[in-house]
Amino acid sequence: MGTLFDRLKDAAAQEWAGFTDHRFIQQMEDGSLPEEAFRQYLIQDYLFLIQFARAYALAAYKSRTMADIRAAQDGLAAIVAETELHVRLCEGWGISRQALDAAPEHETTVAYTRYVLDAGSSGDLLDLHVALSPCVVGYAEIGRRLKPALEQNPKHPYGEWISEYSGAGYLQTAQAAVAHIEELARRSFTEARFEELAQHFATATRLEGQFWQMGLDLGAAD
Ligand SMILES: Cc1ncc(CO)c(N)n1
Repeated sequence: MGTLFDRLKDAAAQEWAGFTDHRFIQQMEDGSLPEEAFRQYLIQDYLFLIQFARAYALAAYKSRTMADIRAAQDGLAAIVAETELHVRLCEGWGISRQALDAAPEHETTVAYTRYVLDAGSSGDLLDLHVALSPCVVGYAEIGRRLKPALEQNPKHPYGEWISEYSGAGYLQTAQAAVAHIEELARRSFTEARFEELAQHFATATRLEGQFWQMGLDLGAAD
C-alpha cells in the first residue's frame, strides 16, 4: 500500500490532470498566455494567499504538539514570503499593495479558500492538511514542468513566476507538506476516513483547476 498522499492523488487522477495540465499552464509554458489573464489571476491569487495564511494559522490553533505548530508556522511563513512575488509583479503594473488588499474577491477564490477553511474547521489537522496539500504540491509539480521553458528562454514573459515555483525552496516546502501528512496519518488515519479525505483532496484539486479557468475567463472578458 502506497503512502496516503499517493493514494489521494491516484483517487483524484482526473482532477489532478485538470489542475496541473490546465490550458492556462500550457499557455504559460509556450508564452502565449495573455498578460491580462495572468494579471487577473495574480490579483486573485494574492487574495487567495491571505485566506491560505489564515488556514495555516488555523493549523497552528488545532495543533497539540510543538512539531505540528512548527509545521504550521513554516507553511504560514512560506505563504507570506510567496506574496512578495505578487506584490513585486503588481507594483510593476502600477497596482499598489493597498489596491491589492482592497481588490474584490472573485467567487471562485471565495469557493476554494472557504472550502479549505471549513474542511479544517469541521475536521482535525489531517483533514486540514489534506485539503491544503494540492496547492503546494501541485504548484511544485507545475514549477518543475515549466522550468525547461525558462531555461530555454531567460526572458520568458512569466519567468519570475516560474522561477518562484521551480526553486529549491518551494520544492522543499512541498516535500515537507507531504512528509507532514504521512506523519499525521501515522497518528490518526484509519481506513474508515479515506473516503472523506479523498473528497477533500479531489474537491480542492478541482477548485485549483477552476482557479486557472477564472484567470483565462477574466483575461478574455471585454
Ligand atoms: C490557487 C493557488 N494554489 C496554490 C498556490 C501555491 O501556493 C497558489 N499560490 N495559488
